[in-house]
Amino acid sequence: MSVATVQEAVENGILASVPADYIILEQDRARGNHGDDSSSTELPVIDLAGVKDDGKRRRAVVESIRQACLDWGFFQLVNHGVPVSLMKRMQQVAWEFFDLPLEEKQRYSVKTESQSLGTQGYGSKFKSKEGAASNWGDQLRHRTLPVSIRQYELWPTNPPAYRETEEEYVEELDRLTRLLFELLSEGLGLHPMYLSDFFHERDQQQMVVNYYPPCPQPELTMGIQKHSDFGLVTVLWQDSTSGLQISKDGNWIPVKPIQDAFVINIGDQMEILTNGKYQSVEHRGLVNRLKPRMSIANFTSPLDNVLIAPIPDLVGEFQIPRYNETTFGTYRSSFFDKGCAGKEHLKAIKL
Ligand SMILES: COC(=O)C(/C=C/C1=C(C)CCCC1(C)C)=C/O[C@H]1C=C(C)C(=O)O1
Ligand SMILES: O=C(O)CCC(=O)C(=O)O
Ligand SMILES: [Fe+2]
Repeated sequence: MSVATVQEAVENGILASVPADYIILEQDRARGNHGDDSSSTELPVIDLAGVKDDGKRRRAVVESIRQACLDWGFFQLVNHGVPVSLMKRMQQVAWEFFDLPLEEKQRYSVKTESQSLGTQGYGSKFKSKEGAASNWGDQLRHRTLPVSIRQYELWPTNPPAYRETEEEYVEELDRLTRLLFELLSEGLGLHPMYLSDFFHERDQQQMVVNYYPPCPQPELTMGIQKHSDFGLVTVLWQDSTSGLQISKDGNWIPVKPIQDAFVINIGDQMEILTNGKYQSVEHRGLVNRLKPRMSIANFTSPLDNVLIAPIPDLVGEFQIPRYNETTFGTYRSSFFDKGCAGKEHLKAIKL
Protein backbone atom coordinates (compact mmCIF):
# COMPACT_ATOMS: atom_id res chain seq x y z
CA MET A 1 0.00 0.00 0.00
CA SER A 2 1.31 3.44 -0.83
CA VAL A 3 0.58 6.38 1.46
CA ALA A 4 1.66 10.00 1.09
CA THR A 5 2.75 10.36 4.70
CA VAL A 6 2.45 8.30 7.87
CA GLN A 7 0.23 10.94 9.50
CA GLU A 8 -2.17 10.87 6.53
CA ALA A 9 -2.50 7.08 6.67
CA VAL A 10 -3.10 7.04 10.42
CA GLU A 11 -5.64 9.87 10.38
CA ASN A 12 -7.64 8.25 7.57
CA GLY A 13 -7.86 5.09 9.65
CA ILE A 14 -6.46 2.89 6.89
CA LEU A 15 -3.75 1.35 9.02
CA ALA A 16 -4.90 -1.44 11.33
CA SER A 17 -1.41 -2.90 11.23
CA VAL A 18 2.08 -1.67 10.39
CA PRO A 19 2.83 -2.04 6.64
CA ALA A 20 5.83 -4.26 5.75
CA ASP A 21 7.92 -1.23 4.72
CA TYR A 22 8.00 0.00 8.31
CA ILE A 23 8.72 -3.28 10.09
CA ILE A 24 12.22 -3.35 11.55
CA LEU A 25 14.41 -6.38 12.16
CA GLU A 26 13.56 -8.34 15.27
CA GLN A 27 16.94 -7.66 16.88
CA ASP A 28 16.40 -3.88 16.56
CA ARG A 29 12.95 -3.80 18.15
CA ALA A 30 12.37 -2.23 21.56
CA ARG A 31 11.35 -4.48 24.41
CA GLY A 32 8.98 -3.54 27.22
CA ASN A 33 6.30 -0.98 27.58
CA HIS A 34 6.35 1.76 24.91
CA GLY A 35 5.98 5.06 26.70
CA ASP A 36 7.41 3.82 29.99
CA ASP A 37 10.34 6.09 30.81
CA SER A 38 11.19 4.75 34.24
CA SER A 39 14.80 3.73 34.62
CA SER A 40 17.25 3.53 37.46
CA THR A 41 19.84 5.49 35.47
CA GLU A 42 19.09 9.04 34.43
CA LEU A 43 20.72 11.46 32.05
CA PRO A 44 22.51 14.39 33.76
CA VAL A 45 20.49 17.63 33.96
CA ILE A 46 22.69 20.73 33.77
CA ASP A 47 21.54 24.17 34.92
CA LEU A 48 23.10 27.06 32.97
CA ALA A 49 21.86 29.79 35.36
CA GLY A 50 24.65 32.25 36.20
CA VAL A 51 27.12 30.73 33.75
CA LYS A 52 27.81 34.01 31.95
CA ASP A 53 28.54 36.22 34.96
CA ASP A 54 29.62 34.01 37.85
CA GLY A 55 33.09 32.50 37.45
CA LYS A 56 32.60 29.85 40.14
CA ARG A 57 29.29 28.68 38.65
CA ARG A 58 30.84 28.62 35.22
CA ARG A 59 33.69 26.36 36.35
CA ALA A 60 31.17 24.01 37.97
CA VAL A 61 29.01 23.91 34.81
CA VAL A 62 32.05 23.34 32.58
CA GLU A 63 33.01 20.38 34.76
CA SER A 64 29.47 18.91 34.70
CA ILE A 65 29.34 19.22 30.91
CA ARG A 66 32.79 17.62 30.59
CA GLN A 67 31.72 14.71 32.77
CA ALA A 68 28.38 14.31 30.95
CA CYS A 69 30.19 14.23 27.59
CA LEU A 70 32.67 11.62 28.85
CA ASP A 71 30.02 9.42 30.48
CA TRP A 72 26.99 9.88 28.24
CA GLY A 73 27.56 12.03 25.13
CA PHE A 74 24.16 13.45 26.06
CA PHE A 75 22.71 15.75 28.72
CA GLN A 76 19.62 17.84 29.42
CA LEU A 77 19.86 21.60 29.79
CA VAL A 78 17.65 23.87 31.92
CA ASN A 79 17.81 27.66 32.39
CA HIS A 80 19.50 27.73 29.00
CA GLY A 81 18.53 31.32 28.18
CA VAL A 82 16.27 30.60 25.19
CA PRO A 83 13.01 32.42 26.06
CA VAL A 84 10.35 29.88 27.02
CA SER A 85 7.71 32.06 25.30
CA LEU A 86 9.60 31.65 22.01
CA MET A 87 9.91 27.88 22.50
CA LYS A 88 6.15 27.71 23.06
CA ARG A 89 5.45 29.80 19.95
CA MET A 90 7.70 27.53 17.87
CA GLN A 91 5.96 24.41 19.19
CA GLN A 92 2.56 25.97 18.55
CA VAL A 93 3.26 26.82 14.89
CA ALA A 94 4.84 23.39 14.34
CA TRP A 95 1.73 21.61 15.70
CA GLU A 96 -0.53 23.92 13.70
CA PHE A 97 1.41 23.08 10.55
CA PHE A 98 1.06 19.31 11.07
CA ASP A 99 -2.67 19.80 11.79
CA LEU A 100 -3.23 21.27 8.30
CA PRO A 101 -4.83 19.19 5.53
CA LEU A 102 -2.34 17.10 3.56
CA GLU A 103 -2.68 19.15 0.32
CA GLU A 104 -1.80 22.33 2.22
CA LYS A 105 1.30 20.73 3.80
CA GLN A 106 2.31 19.32 0.43
CA ARG A 107 2.78 22.87 -0.90
CA TYR A 108 6.11 22.62 0.97
CA SER A 109 6.91 19.08 -0.12
CA VAL A 110 10.39 17.63 -0.14
CA LYS A 111 12.30 18.63 -3.24
CA THR A 112 14.97 16.29 -4.46
CA GLU A 113 18.38 17.79 -3.93
CA SER A 114 21.65 16.02 -4.54
CA GLN A 115 21.95 12.74 -2.66
CA SER A 116 24.86 14.19 -0.71
CA LEU A 117 22.91 17.18 0.69
CA GLY A 118 19.76 15.38 1.78
CA THR A 119 16.32 16.74 1.12
CA GLN A 120 14.46 19.75 2.47
CA GLY A 121 10.80 20.49 3.02
CA TYR A 122 7.83 18.44 4.21
CA GLY A 123 7.76 14.68 3.76
CA SER A 124 8.10 11.20 5.03
CA LYS A 125 10.21 8.09 4.70
CA PHE A 126 13.80 9.09 5.33
CA LYS A 127 15.44 5.92 4.06
CA SER A 128 18.59 6.01 2.05
CA LYS A 129 19.62 2.37 2.05
CA GLU A 130 17.70 0.04 -0.26
CA GLY A 131 15.82 -2.55 1.73
CA ALA A 132 15.99 -0.60 5.02
CA ALA A 133 12.75 -0.04 6.93
CA SER A 134 11.17 3.41 6.87
CA ASN A 135 10.70 5.45 10.02
CA TRP A 136 7.20 5.84 11.51
CA GLY A 137 7.19 9.59 11.24
CA ASP A 138 6.96 12.65 9.03
CA GLN A 139 9.26 15.63 9.03
CA LEU A 140 9.56 19.28 8.07
CA ARG A 141 13.24 19.97 7.31
CA HIS A 142 15.04 23.22 6.55
CA ARG A 143 18.58 24.39 6.10
CA THR A 144 18.39 27.41 8.39
CA LEU A 145 21.83 29.03 8.84
CA PRO A 146 23.70 30.82 7.37
CA VAL A 147 20.73 32.83 6.11
CA SER A 148 22.12 32.64 2.54
CA ILE A 149 21.38 28.90 2.26
CA ARG A 150 17.68 29.20 3.09
CA GLN A 151 15.11 28.11 0.54
CA TYR A 152 12.20 30.17 1.77
CA GLU A 153 9.73 28.60 -0.67
CA LEU A 154 9.91 25.49 1.57
CA TRP A 155 9.13 27.44 4.76
CA PRO A 156 5.37 27.40 5.46
CA THR A 157 3.36 30.63 5.28
CA ASN A 158 0.49 28.75 6.91
CA PRO A 159 0.16 29.18 9.88
CA PRO A 160 0.96 32.84 9.10
CA ALA A 161 3.41 33.20 12.03
CA TYR A 162 5.43 30.11 10.99
CA ARG A 163 8.32 31.74 9.09
CA GLU A 164 9.09 34.61 11.45
CA THR A 165 8.86 32.26 14.45
CA GLU A 166 11.35 29.78 12.94
CA GLU A 167 13.64 32.70 12.03
CA GLU A 168 13.67 33.93 15.64
CA TYR A 169 13.98 30.41 17.07
CA VAL A 170 16.97 29.35 14.99
CA GLU A 171 18.85 32.56 15.91
CA GLU A 172 18.33 31.82 19.62
CA LEU A 173 19.43 28.22 19.19
CA ASP A 174 22.51 29.42 17.36
CA ARG A 175 23.34 31.69 20.33
CA LEU A 176 22.92 28.73 22.69
CA THR A 177 25.11 26.49 20.50
CA ARG A 178 27.86 29.12 20.54
CA LEU A 179 27.72 29.26 24.33
CA LEU A 180 27.96 25.46 24.36
CA PHE A 181 31.04 25.68 22.11
CA GLU A 182 32.66 27.93 24.74
CA LEU A 183 31.80 25.61 27.63
CA LEU A 184 32.92 22.54 25.68
CA SER A 185 36.22 24.24 24.74
CA GLU A 186 36.91 25.10 28.38
CA GLY A 187 36.16 21.53 29.45
CA LEU A 188 38.63 20.24 26.88
CA GLY A 189 41.38 22.52 28.24
CA LEU A 190 41.28 24.66 25.09
CA HIS A 191 40.98 28.43 24.83
CA PRO A 192 37.29 29.30 25.60
CA MET A 193 36.86 30.64 22.07
CA TYR A 194 38.67 27.74 20.34
CA LEU A 195 35.61 26.02 18.84
CA SER A 196 33.69 29.26 18.30
CA ASP A 197 36.62 30.83 16.47
CA PHE A 198 37.30 27.66 14.48
CA PHE A 199 33.69 27.52 13.30
CA HIS A 200 33.05 31.26 13.06
CA GLU A 201 31.27 31.69 9.70
CA ARG A 202 32.24 28.08 8.94
CA ASP A 203 29.24 26.23 10.26
CA GLN A 204 25.68 25.60 9.20
CA GLN A 205 22.47 24.72 10.97
CA GLN A 206 19.57 22.51 9.94
CA MET A 207 16.26 22.24 11.68
CA VAL A 208 13.98 19.21 11.58
CA VAL A 209 10.48 19.05 13.07
CA ASN A 210 9.76 15.36 13.70
CA TYR A 211 6.10 14.36 13.89
CA TYR A 212 5.42 10.77 15.01
CA PRO A 213 1.77 9.69 14.66
CA PRO A 214 0.32 7.05 17.02
CA CYS A 215 1.02 3.53 15.81
CA PRO A 216 -1.23 0.43 15.90
CA GLN A 217 1.75 -1.90 16.60
CA PRO A 218 4.50 0.23 18.14
CA GLU A 219 6.62 -2.82 19.01
CA LEU A 220 7.22 -3.56 15.29
CA THR A 221 8.59 -0.22 14.19
CA MET A 222 10.45 2.95 15.28
CA GLY A 223 9.78 6.67 14.93
CA ILE A 224 13.48 7.03 14.23
CA GLN A 225 15.84 4.08 14.10
CA LYS A 226 19.14 3.96 15.94
CA HIS A 227 21.68 6.46 14.68
CA SER A 228 24.28 8.90 15.90
CA ASP A 229 23.92 12.50 14.72
CA PHE A 230 26.62 13.23 12.20
CA GLY A 231 27.26 16.93 12.91
CA LEU A 232 28.96 18.77 15.79
CA VAL A 233 26.22 19.34 18.35
CA THR A 234 22.44 18.76 18.35
CA VAL A 235 19.97 20.78 20.41
CA LEU A 236 16.69 18.89 20.68
CA TRP A 237 13.37 19.89 22.14
CA GLN A 238 11.00 16.98 22.85
CA ASP A 239 7.37 17.25 23.89
CA SER A 240 5.98 15.65 27.06
CA THR A 241 5.42 12.23 25.43
CA SER A 242 8.27 9.80 26.07
CA GLY A 243 10.04 8.06 23.19
CA LEU A 244 13.70 9.11 23.00
CA GLN A 245 16.17 6.47 24.21
CA ILE A 246 19.95 6.50 24.24
CA SER A 247 22.38 3.62 24.22
CA LYS A 248 24.53 3.23 27.33
CA ASP A 249 26.62 0.21 28.32
CA GLY A 250 24.54 -2.10 26.13
CA ASN A 251 21.18 -0.85 27.46
CA TRP A 252 18.62 1.58 26.09
CA ILE A 253 18.01 4.39 28.59
CA PRO A 254 14.88 6.57 28.22
CA VAL A 255 15.36 10.34 28.24
CA LYS A 256 12.59 11.65 30.49
CA PRO A 257 10.92 14.74 29.05
CA ILE A 258 11.53 17.81 31.24
CA GLN A 259 9.34 20.81 30.57
CA ASP A 260 11.17 23.67 28.78
CA ALA A 261 14.50 21.79 28.75
CA PHE A 262 16.68 20.95 25.77
CA VAL A 263 18.44 17.64 25.19
CA ILE A 264 22.00 18.18 23.95
CA ASN A 265 24.13 15.58 22.22
CA ILE A 266 27.59 15.29 20.76
CA GLY A 267 27.73 14.47 17.05
CA ASP A 268 30.26 12.49 15.00
CA GLN A 269 32.28 15.60 13.99
CA MET A 270 32.93 16.38 17.66
CA GLU A 271 34.06 12.79 18.21
CA ILE A 272 36.63 13.23 15.41
CA LEU A 273 37.80 16.67 16.66
CA THR A 274 38.31 15.35 20.20
CA ASN A 275 40.10 12.24 18.89
CA GLY A 276 37.42 10.06 20.46
CA LYS A 277 37.50 11.66 23.90
CA TYR A 278 33.86 12.71 23.52
CA GLN A 279 31.94 10.03 21.62
CA SER A 280 28.73 10.47 19.69
CA VAL A 281 26.12 8.11 21.05
CA GLU A 282 23.47 6.03 19.33
CA HIS A 283 19.89 6.98 20.05
CA ARG A 284 16.45 6.12 18.70
CA GLY A 285 12.83 7.23 19.01
CA LEU A 286 9.98 4.89 19.94
CA VAL A 287 6.36 5.46 19.01
CA ASN A 288 3.26 4.59 20.99
CA ARG A 289 -0.30 3.44 20.41
CA LEU A 290 -2.15 6.47 21.74
CA LYS A 291 -0.54 9.84 21.21
CA PRO A 292 1.33 11.71 18.49
CA ARG A 293 4.77 12.87 19.58
CA MET A 294 6.79 15.85 18.35
CA SER A 295 10.43 16.82 18.61
CA ILE A 296 12.41 19.67 17.05
CA ALA A 297 16.08 19.04 16.32
CA ASN A 298 18.60 21.77 15.45
CA PHE A 299 21.81 20.32 14.07
CA THR A 300 24.98 22.43 13.88
CA SER A 301 27.62 21.10 11.49
CA PRO A 302 30.72 22.46 9.79
CA LEU A 303 30.35 23.95 6.30
CA ASP A 304 30.78 21.31 3.60
CA ASN A 305 34.38 22.18 2.66
CA VAL A 306 35.77 22.40 6.20
CA LEU A 307 38.48 19.83 6.96
CA ILE A 308 37.79 17.85 10.11
CA ALA A 309 40.59 16.02 11.93
CA PRO A 310 41.57 15.53 15.58
CA ILE A 311 42.58 18.87 17.20
CA PRO A 312 46.40 18.70 17.64
CA ASP A 313 46.23 19.71 21.34
CA LEU A 314 43.85 16.83 22.00
CA VAL A 315 45.97 14.23 20.26
CA GLY A 316 48.85 14.88 22.66
CA GLU A 317 52.57 14.55 22.06
CA PHE A 318 52.75 10.76 21.75
CA GLN A 319 49.15 9.85 21.14
CA ILE A 320 48.20 8.92 17.65
CA PRO A 321 45.27 10.42 15.74
CA ARG A 322 42.52 7.82 15.71
CA TYR A 323 40.53 9.26 12.79
CA ASN A 324 41.41 10.11 9.20
CA GLU A 325 40.93 13.66 8.03
CA THR A 326 37.71 14.24 6.09
CA THR A 327 35.59 17.13 4.91
CA PHE A 328 32.15 17.44 6.39
CA GLY A 329 30.59 17.24 2.91
CA THR A 330 32.28 13.89 2.20
CA TYR A 331 31.29 12.55 5.59
CA ARG A 332 27.64 13.55 5.12
CA SER A 333 27.50 11.82 1.71
CA SER A 334 28.63 8.59 3.31
CA PHE A 335 25.99 9.03 6.03
CA PHE A 336 23.24 9.38 3.44
CA ASP A 337 24.56 6.32 1.57
CA LYS A 338 24.34 4.19 4.70
CA GLY A 339 21.21 5.74 6.28
CA CYS A 340 20.20 4.85 9.84
CA ALA A 341 23.11 2.50 10.47
CA GLY A 342 24.09 3.29 14.03
CA LYS A 343 27.74 4.38 14.03
CA GLU A 344 28.78 2.40 10.94
CA HIS A 345 29.74 5.52 8.97
CA LEU A 346 32.20 6.65 11.67
CA LYS A 347 33.99 3.29 11.57
CA ALA A 348 34.88 3.94 7.94
CA ILE A 349 37.27 6.79 8.83
CA LYS A 350 38.66 5.26 12.06
CA LEU A 351 42.36 4.48 11.94
C1 LIG B 1 23.89 16.96 11.37
O1 LIG B 1 22.67 16.39 11.01
C2 LIG B 1 22.30 15.23 11.60
O2 LIG B 1 22.97 14.72 12.48
C3 LIG B 1 21.06 14.64 11.16
C4 LIG B 1 20.45 15.25 10.02
C5 LIG B 1 19.55 14.77 9.20
C6 LIG B 1 18.96 15.28 8.00
C7 LIG B 1 18.17 14.37 7.33
C8 LIG B 1 17.88 13.03 7.88
C9 LIG B 1 17.56 14.67 6.02
C10 LIG B 1 18.07 15.92 5.37
C11 LIG B 1 18.24 17.01 6.31
C12 LIG B 1 19.17 16.71 7.47
C13 LIG B 1 20.59 16.91 7.01
C14 LIG B 1 18.83 17.69 8.54
C15 LIG B 1 20.61 13.58 11.85
O3 LIG B 1 19.48 13.00 11.48
C16 LIG B 1 19.13 11.82 12.05
C17 LIG B 1 17.87 11.42 11.47
C18 LIG B 1 17.96 10.19 10.98
C19 LIG B 1 16.88 9.38 10.40
C20 LIG B 1 19.28 9.77 11.15
O4 LIG B 1 19.73 8.68 10.82
O5 LIG B 1 20.01 10.76 11.73
O1 LIG C 1 12.54 12.53 18.21
C1 LIG C 1 13.49 12.39 18.95
O2 LIG C 1 13.36 12.41 20.18
C2 LIG C 1 14.88 12.16 18.40
C3 LIG C 1 15.09 12.76 17.06
C4 LIG C 1 16.48 12.56 16.55
O3 LIG C 1 17.26 11.83 17.11
C5 LIG C 1 16.93 13.27 15.34
O4 LIG C 1 16.11 13.99 14.71
O5 LIG C 1 18.12 13.12 14.99
FE1 LIG D 1 19.32 12.13 16.35
